[in-house]
Amino acid sequence: MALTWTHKDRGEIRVHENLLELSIDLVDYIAEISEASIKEHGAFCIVLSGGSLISLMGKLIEPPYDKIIDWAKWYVFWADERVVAKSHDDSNYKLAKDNLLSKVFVFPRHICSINDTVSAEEAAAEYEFAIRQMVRTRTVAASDNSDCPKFDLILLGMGSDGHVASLFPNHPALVVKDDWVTFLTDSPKPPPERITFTLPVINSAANVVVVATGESKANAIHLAIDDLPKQESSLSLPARLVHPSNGNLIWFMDKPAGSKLDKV
Ligand SMILES: O=C1O[C@H](COP(=O)(O)O)[C@@H](O)[C@H](O)[C@H]1O
Repeated sequence: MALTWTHKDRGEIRVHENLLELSIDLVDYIAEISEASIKEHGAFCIVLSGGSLISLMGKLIEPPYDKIIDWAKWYVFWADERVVAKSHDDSNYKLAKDNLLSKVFVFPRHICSINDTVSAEEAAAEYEFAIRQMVRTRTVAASDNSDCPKFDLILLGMGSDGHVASLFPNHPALVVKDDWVTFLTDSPKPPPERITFTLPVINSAANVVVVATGESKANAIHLAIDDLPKQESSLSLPARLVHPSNGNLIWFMDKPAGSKLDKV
């Protein structure tokens, strides 16, 4: 059974025995927020990331989730995307399409992916414009306390350097406040060209989940969650800056990723 507790300001922490337990808990949680959001405003606006997260969501295409989820009400976005062709193996869109979206009944017009034929700068601007239109038409809710969209659920992975979305340690993208989507041409992790949601958008969501697995993430998890006696600049650890202002934050991890947490 998962070891679960709530930290006074870092949200709820769930340390799972193994990957199977984690993936079942994660898809249960997604199904729960999907149902609640559809009941509340008729749609579920979910934001995906790339990386290991997608395989941990694999149970969504299996019974009972494939049948109980109201896929037609899903609107799908990405917290970050690599600026490569949609058919490229580095594409976060391709990863989700091949392993999840092509296997369930999400309307193609509800899948909000980037334009892969333009520069990173243009792709970021177009992506933000598309989201602004969806906020204007109220498909995506607006935040009550910021000039940002309020997504129902943002799912983030975390790198061993503590990056979330494509917000990397000490990168200028971390301090962008006025844009919803920004771009990078110098990502420390390949490929170099990416677009990413900015922190104000992530922190305006109704629910944010960070998923981390494996021992290589243990140090970053410790620095992102535990109370540290003497803190370095938090810009060196993007995951520590995830702090929804009016929403819930949950950390899903396996035992190796949670192994350096004070409580564990
Ligand atoms: O490059 C990226 O990495 C992160 C973390 O990936 P993981 O494989 O270590 O889980 C991912 O969340 C992000 O979307 C992706 O573009």
